[in-house]
Amino acid sequence: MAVSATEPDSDDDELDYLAARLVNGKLGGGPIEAAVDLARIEKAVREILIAVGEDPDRDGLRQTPARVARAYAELFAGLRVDPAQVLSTSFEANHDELVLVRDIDVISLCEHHLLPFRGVAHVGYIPGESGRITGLSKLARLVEVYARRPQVQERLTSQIADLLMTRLEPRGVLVVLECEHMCMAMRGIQKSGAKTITSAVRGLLKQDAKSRAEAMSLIIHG
Ligand SMILES: Nc1nc2c(ncn2[C@@H]2O[C@H](COP(=O)(O)OP(=O)(O)OP(=O)(O)O)[C@@H](O)[C@H]2O)c(=O)[nH]1
Ligand SMILES: [Zn+2]
Repeated sequence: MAVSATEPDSDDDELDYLAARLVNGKLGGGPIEAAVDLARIEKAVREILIAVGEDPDRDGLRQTPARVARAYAELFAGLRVDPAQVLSTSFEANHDELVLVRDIDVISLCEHHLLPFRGVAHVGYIPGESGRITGLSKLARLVEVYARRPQVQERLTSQIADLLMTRLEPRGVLVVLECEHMCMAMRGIQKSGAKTITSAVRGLLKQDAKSRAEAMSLIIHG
């Protein structure tokens, strides 16, 4: 199955379209890591509804298994995308100081409960010797591809940092995520408002405390 960005006219086309849109609006080609079996999700959701004591055939629920299947396909569309594709374009700019995109909206699903965690990502890097940079939107797209997978916040944070290191070969990378986890708010301990902060620091920004402190202060104070 090829990733295509033409308008969808079947479920399969729609999934490919979503995957392509994650990378960029006009991409074609690229590896698919996992296909989504909509019928199987539908069956499972129907079973869940029965298991919790609901009637899956009542009016309001009849379409729910199919809706949930489509929603999951969208929420996990990142599994169908090779994140490296996001960084396939880069350009020369002879800029050798920090580039930081702050407050990138991030919503993912925790892999333990499949409940959302939501917050912001701050992604910064210091370009490498070649001075190559990438488009600012690509940093947000990278967050999006990794977020649309079953995740833990720590892995989401380090995956973004590691891919930037390998693809852009920058001097250093700093990724900070601040998120609230619905599995801590809606159930279990039921503490809403608690924020989890994770960071992944690589290269110069890890070795040099002064550079790291400068980047952190830009994240904290703007
Ligand atoms: N480190 C980390 N933990 C997470 C993340 N998302 C959810 N969790 C935690 O995963 C843990 C799973 O713990 P378990 O004891 O296996 O599951 P549980 O009985 O549902 O846990 P409680 O939430 O404490 O009721 C919980 O402590 C969650 O808060 C995440 O992104 N990172
Ligand atoms: Zn959870």
